[in-house]
Parts: sequence; C-alpha cells; structure tokens
Amino acid sequence: MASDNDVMALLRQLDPSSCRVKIGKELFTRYGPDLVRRVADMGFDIFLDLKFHDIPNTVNKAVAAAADLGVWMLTLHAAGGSDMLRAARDAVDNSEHKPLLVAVTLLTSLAENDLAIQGVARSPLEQVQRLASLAQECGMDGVVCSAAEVSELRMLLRKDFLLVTPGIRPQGDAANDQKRIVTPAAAIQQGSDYLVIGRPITRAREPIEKLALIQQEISGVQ
Ligand SMILES: O=C(O)c1cc(=O)[nH]c(=O)n1[C@@H]1O[C@H](COP(=O)(O)O)[C@@H](O)[C@H]1O
Repeated sequence: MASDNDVMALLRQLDPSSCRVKIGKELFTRYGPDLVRRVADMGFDIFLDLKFHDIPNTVNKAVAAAADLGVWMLTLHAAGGSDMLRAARDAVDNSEHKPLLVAVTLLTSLAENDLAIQGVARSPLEQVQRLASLAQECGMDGVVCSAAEVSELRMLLRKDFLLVTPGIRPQGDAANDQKRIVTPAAAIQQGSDYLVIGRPITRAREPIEKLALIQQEISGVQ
C-alpha cells in the first residue's frame, strides 16, 4: 500500500514539466479530493482516473464534481452507453473548468477469451473500434485503449481525437495483470498521444531513474 508520505516523497522528486500525475481509484479512495488539491498545488496536471460507469444523472454529477477539482483529464467507461457519455459531456460543458474526457474502451487487462466469457463474439480490436466510434460520436475528447490498437484507430477517428494508452511495459518488465501490452517506444511509434505507466515506475527500485530511462527510450523515436 502506498502511504501518503510515500506518494509525496515520490512526487517531490518529479518535475511537473516532464510528466503528469494519474490519481486512480486506490489513492482517491484512500486520500480523497484533498490529495488531488495537494498534488495540483505542487504544479502537476492531474489525470483523475475514476472510470465512472453509472446511470447518466449520477455520472453527470460526478463529472461536474471532478471538473470543480480542476483536474486536467478524467476517465469514464464507454460501455456506459451514449446517454451516459453525453451526460458527462454536458457536465463539462457547463463547468467553469473543462477537463478532457476520455472513455475507456476495453480494459488492457482483457483479451479475446474475456470478451467471449461476456458473450461478446468480437476481437479486442473490433470491440475497441466500436466503442471508440461511439465515444467520438458522443463528444468525448479521446479514448483509453492499448497501443496495439492505435494505428487502426487513427484511420477510423478524427485526427485530434486523443489516444491514451496504458498497458505499457518496457522490454523485460513483468506484464502483471495486463494482457494487451506494448513497449514505450512502440507505443510512441504507433502514435499514442499519452502513455500511462504505473508499476514499471512505481515498483522500480529507483523510480526516478526508471522514468528517465523510459523518457530516453521515447525521445529516441519522437
Ligand atoms: O483508464 C486507465 O488508466 C486504464 C485503462 C485500462 O484499460 N488499463 C489500465 O491499466 N488503466 C490504468 O492504467 C494504469 C496501469 O498501471 P500499470 O499496469 O501498473 O502500468 C492503472 O492505474 C490502470 O488503472
């Protein structure tokens, strides 16, 4: 478990101009909006990853509350459907501060057999394409997908639609619970806009050095 002190100690070593910070379900549930405000005060853009998935009215109110926190980007599940996605869009449009809205297509921890278990007879790519098209139609700023799907999505979606890619694993790092993984360099080569990288950095013996190595790998292909 990451203590408040561990989180702050790591953030103090990072430069807000060289990376953004994602606050997800674990940290938000433990430390709440107060952590979001403290990290914002350190100068970081915050990606609030709470993956909202609920009835439209509830998501509308939750997105409005997240927008009031001043975050840079936030997530919701595209599978929540068009009314839910449009309710989120309305919330941002009516907020003073306007975070980017990105819809999760198919979690990077899922593969074809997981879809089959849910009764979905499509490949991960087909499912991601379907949900990404829906997200675009409903006014999202982008989607979360695996970098393995980015080149196909680029052909399907408008040029400035953001493609945010977790499931990033440097060569030799453990996949952990991720199934659709791509290396940092390959993700950039494919055309990802933003790479989401957790354990390869947070669980590294020297997190700051690991981040620098990844940034070096990426700069070689940019
Ligand atoms: O929305 C996300 O950020 C997300 C979507 C997805 O499909 N897969 C995924 O791993 N994530 C998040 O991205 C992060 C990846 O963490 P690591 O697997 O440790 O690099 C986690 O915080 C996940 O919650």
